[in-house]
Amino acid sequence: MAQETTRDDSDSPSGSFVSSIANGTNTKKEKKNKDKSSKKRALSSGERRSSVSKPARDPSDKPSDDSPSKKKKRKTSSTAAAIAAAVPSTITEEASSSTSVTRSPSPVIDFDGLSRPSRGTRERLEETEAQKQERLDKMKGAVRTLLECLGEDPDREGLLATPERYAKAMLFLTKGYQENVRDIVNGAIFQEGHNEMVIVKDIEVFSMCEHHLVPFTGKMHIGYIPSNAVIGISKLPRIAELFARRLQIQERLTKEVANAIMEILKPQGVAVVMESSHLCMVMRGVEKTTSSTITSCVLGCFESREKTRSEFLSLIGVNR
Ligand SMILES: Nc1nc2c(ncn2[C@@H]2O[C@H](COP(=O)(O)OP(=O)(O)OP(=O)(O)O)[C@@H](O)[C@H]2O)c(=O)[nH]1
Ligand SMILES: [Zn+2]
Repeated sequence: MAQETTRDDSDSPSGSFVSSIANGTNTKKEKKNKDKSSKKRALSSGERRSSVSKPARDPSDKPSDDSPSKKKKRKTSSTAAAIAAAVPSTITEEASSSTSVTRSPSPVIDFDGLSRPSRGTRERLEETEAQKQERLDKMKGAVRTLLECLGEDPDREGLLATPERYAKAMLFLTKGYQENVRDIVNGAIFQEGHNEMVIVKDIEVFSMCEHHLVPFTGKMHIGYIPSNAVIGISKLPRIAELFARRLQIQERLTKEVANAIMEILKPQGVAVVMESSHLCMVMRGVEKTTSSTITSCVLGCFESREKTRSEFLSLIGVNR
C-alpha cells in the first residue's frame, strides 16, 4: 500500500540539488561522470552491460547536519549523479513518444528496456512458435537426463510428464528475462508536483538463486521521494517482479530494482529493502530453517540523509 508522510523541508535536499543533476548542469564532477558514461555508451550494440556494480552507499555517509554551510557542500550520491547525469533519454520519454528506441547507458536498463543479462533472452523474446517448441524439447531432454542421473526411471507413470512440466516451470520462473521495463511502466508516470515519501511495502517476491537454481522468497519494501513525477503504484511491484523472475542473488536483485526506479523516474531518491529466506540455506547446506537475509539499497537523498533513511526504515517497520 502506498504510504505518504509529510516532509519537513529542512530534511529533504533542495530541489536545485536534484534539478541541476537531472538537467545535467555541468559541475566539474558531473562533467567527469558524463565523460565516463559517454565512454560507456560506446559499447557495441549487441553487447550488454553487466549488472550494477557501483557501491550503493556513499562511503562518506554522515549523520544529517542542517547547518547552512554543510547544506551547500552536501555530497551528491555518486551512483544517482552518474545515472542522472548520464541518461539523456529516460524510459518515460521513450514510453510516451513513439520515436525509435534510443540507448540509455544505464547499468540496469538496456537500450531496449531488457536488462542484464540478455545474451540469450532476445532470442527467447523474439522466437517463433517453432523455435519455442524446439527450446522446450531441448529442455525436456535435459530434464530427462537429470532424472536418469538421479537414479530415477523417467518412464514411470509419475515422471512421464515431469520433463515438460519442469521445463515450462523454469521458463515461467525466469520470465523476467523476457519482460521489458518500458512495457511494465506502460507510461504510468504522472507529473504531480509531489515531493512526499511514497512507500509500497510488503511486496511478495519469488526469485531463483543462481547458484543452486532453488527459490528464495520474501518481501520487498520500496520507497521513493519524487522530484515531481509519481509512478503508478502497481508499477513498483511489477518492476520488482521483473527483476525477481530471473536467476538472481538477493543483493543484486535489490540494487537492480532501486536503480531501475532511479533511472525511470529520476526521483530525489529511492530506497529498497528486501528480507527473504533462501531454500538453498534451509533445505540443504547450512540447513538453518529460521534464518532470513535482509539486503538494502539506498540512492539519492536516502543515501545522503540519515533522517530520510531512518524515516523510511521506521515506516516499513524495520527500525523497530
Ligand atoms: N501513484 C499512484 N498510482 C496509482 C494510484 N491509484 C492507482 N494508481 C496506479 O495507476 C496506474 C495506472 O497504470 P496503467 O498501466 O494505465 O493501468 P493498468 O494497466 O490497470 O495497470 P496495472 O494496475 O499495473 O495492471 C497503475 O499503476 C495503478 O496502480 C495512486 O493513488 N497513486
Ligand atoms: Zn543458493
